[in-house]
Amino acid sequence: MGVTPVRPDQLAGVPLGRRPAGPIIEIDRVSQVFKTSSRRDHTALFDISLTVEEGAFVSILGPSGCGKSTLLYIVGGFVSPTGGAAKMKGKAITGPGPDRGPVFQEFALFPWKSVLGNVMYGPLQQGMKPAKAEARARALIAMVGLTGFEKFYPKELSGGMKQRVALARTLAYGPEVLLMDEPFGALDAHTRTRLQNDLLEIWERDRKTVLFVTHSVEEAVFLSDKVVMMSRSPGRIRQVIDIDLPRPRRREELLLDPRYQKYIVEIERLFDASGDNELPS
Ligand SMILES: Nc1ncnc2c1ncn2[C@@H]1O[C@H](COP(=O)(O)OP(=O)(O)OP(=O)(O)O)[C@@H](O)[C@H]1O
Repeated sequence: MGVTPVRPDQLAGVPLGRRPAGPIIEIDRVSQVFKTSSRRDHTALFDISLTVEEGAFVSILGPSGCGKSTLLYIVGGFVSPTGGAAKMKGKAITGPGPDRGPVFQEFALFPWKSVLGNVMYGPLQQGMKPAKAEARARALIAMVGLTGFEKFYPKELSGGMKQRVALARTLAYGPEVLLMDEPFGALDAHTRTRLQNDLLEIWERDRKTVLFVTHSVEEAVFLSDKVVMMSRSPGRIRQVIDIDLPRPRRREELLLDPRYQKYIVEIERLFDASGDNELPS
């Protein structure tokens, strides 16, 4: 993904409110070798280089075990790569930070806190006054469509609602980049479609950079500006595909758009050739 740096003098004429694109995440020749108990060293990622532009929605797609989550964990600062480096705004990533918000299944909601308590947690941790944190949390809860559920506890919510709370909780920290690891993978098809629509609507409002891991070609094409297709054994980038479809995107319109269908067919072909049937090394 090539990025052209923007000089201040090039900004004249850029409409107000639109940020110029520039790299926000740079992954430079990253490799990850895991030591495992049952086998010898396992190369989960090999020589991965990728630049993500600020405000872009980028999906990482690939067969099971190709290292998608590992790559996201490296950008999140939860795993430090055994080779190469990852940078956020030009600075080496050395650990997690509030600038990168994870929406991972592993980071479950606090079961002992209500929806409001879960979403307020981040701002309170960051030292925000309770009244302000509550107002922020309520606004985010409304944004993810859960007004009226503020007092509910996670066990009283459906899977889709929990995902919405998880998204609001992460957004409450005010991250510049959202890291989403198959956030809709466990949901039924209908809920998944609804959440995809909602996520796009939220994203189209404030255009945070999103790195989104998925197994679904259709989901990746529908949401993304770019799809990073990986292959495995070891995990590499096979191809980066620009999704040149107009925004805002409406599913009903896209389903009738031959360009959308063409992206899906082409990427499915790539997927089939990316080693889903190979045994891991
Ligand atoms: N902590 C670890 N120790 C050892 N091996 C690991 C570790 N984490 C991941 N792996 C291995 O690295 C490879 C990539 O794993 P990863 O979870 O990143 O893949 P993935 O593409 O996200 O898979 P999936 O789509 O099934 O979630 C797998 O073979 C996995 O077994």
